[in-house]
Amino acid sequence: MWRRVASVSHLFSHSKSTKFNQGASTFKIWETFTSESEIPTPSKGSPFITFVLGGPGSGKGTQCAKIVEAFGFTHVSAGDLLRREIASGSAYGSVILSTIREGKIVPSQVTVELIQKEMESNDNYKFLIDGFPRSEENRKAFEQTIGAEPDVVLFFDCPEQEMVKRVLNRNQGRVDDNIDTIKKRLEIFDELNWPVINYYSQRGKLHKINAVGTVDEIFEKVRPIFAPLSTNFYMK
Ligand SMILES: Nc1ncnc2c1ncn2[C@@H]1O[C@H](COP(=O)(O)OP(=O)(O)O)[C@@H](O)[C@H]1O
Ligand SMILES: Nc1ccn([C@@H]2O[C@H](COP(=O)(O)OP(=O)(O)O)[C@@H](O)[C@H]2O)c(=O)n1
Ligand SMILES: [Mg+2]
Repeated sequence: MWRRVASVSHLFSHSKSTKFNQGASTFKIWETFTSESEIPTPSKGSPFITFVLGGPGSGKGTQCAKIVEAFGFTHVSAGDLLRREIASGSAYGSVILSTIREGKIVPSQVTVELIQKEMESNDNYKFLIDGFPRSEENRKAFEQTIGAEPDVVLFFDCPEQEMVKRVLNRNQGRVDDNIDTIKKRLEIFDELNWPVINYYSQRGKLHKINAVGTVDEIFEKVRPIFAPLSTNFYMK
């Protein structure tokens, strides 16, 4: 059985629910979402959370490494946490492994608990949560358990053909980097991730980035999103 996780809302002294409600009033229609979202002013004492979305192979992990280097975020990759859980021989390991092999989504309680532990054990307050939320269920579980909303949501938009090519060339020995699993992952992405993307678009938090080009070209589209952080006293 998956066990319930305790709330860590005490960690986050400034609840973001008020801001979230205000955000809903700045509704934007689906077709118009772009990179127009404004970065919120960070306040001392609350974490600055960025969700990083995109299909398999869209370049999330690669761009996260660049953001870490340039802006001092802590990179929390949901997939890496799940793979670490498998490697640790945890009781959930075999279930996580078969879920990943089938390209399906691991129950949210498990993933959120791993993310929560990682955030709690880190002194930094700027987090990139990579590969999460992958479904509305993931999103709601984070909101309820962590009691926080993302400040920024990045979405790396990449054609399927390019994603498949990149994943098949990734060469990291992953059990899900094969054509059969990729097809399933792309189907699941289409079915479950779009509602999440739409949700954040409507709240004016989504930054959609064309993920075709060189790594550096794409990072030059990402950089301006975080540039205001460099000039903010608390984020240094
Ligand atoms: N802009 C890019 N152009 C070509 N290959 C890329 C680019 N960005 C990342 N890659 C490569 O594609 C593969 C998938 O990238 P990765 O960052 O792991 O994506 P994701 O985390 O979204 O699955 C990796 O082998 C990576 O080196
Ligand atoms: N929020 C998440 C993230 C990953 N996963 C699982 O972990 C796999 C690998 O995720 P990942 O983020 O490392 O994959 P990439 O998009 O980086 O290729 C996914 O296909 C899911 O099976 C999940 O269940 N829930
Ligand atoms: Mg990745």
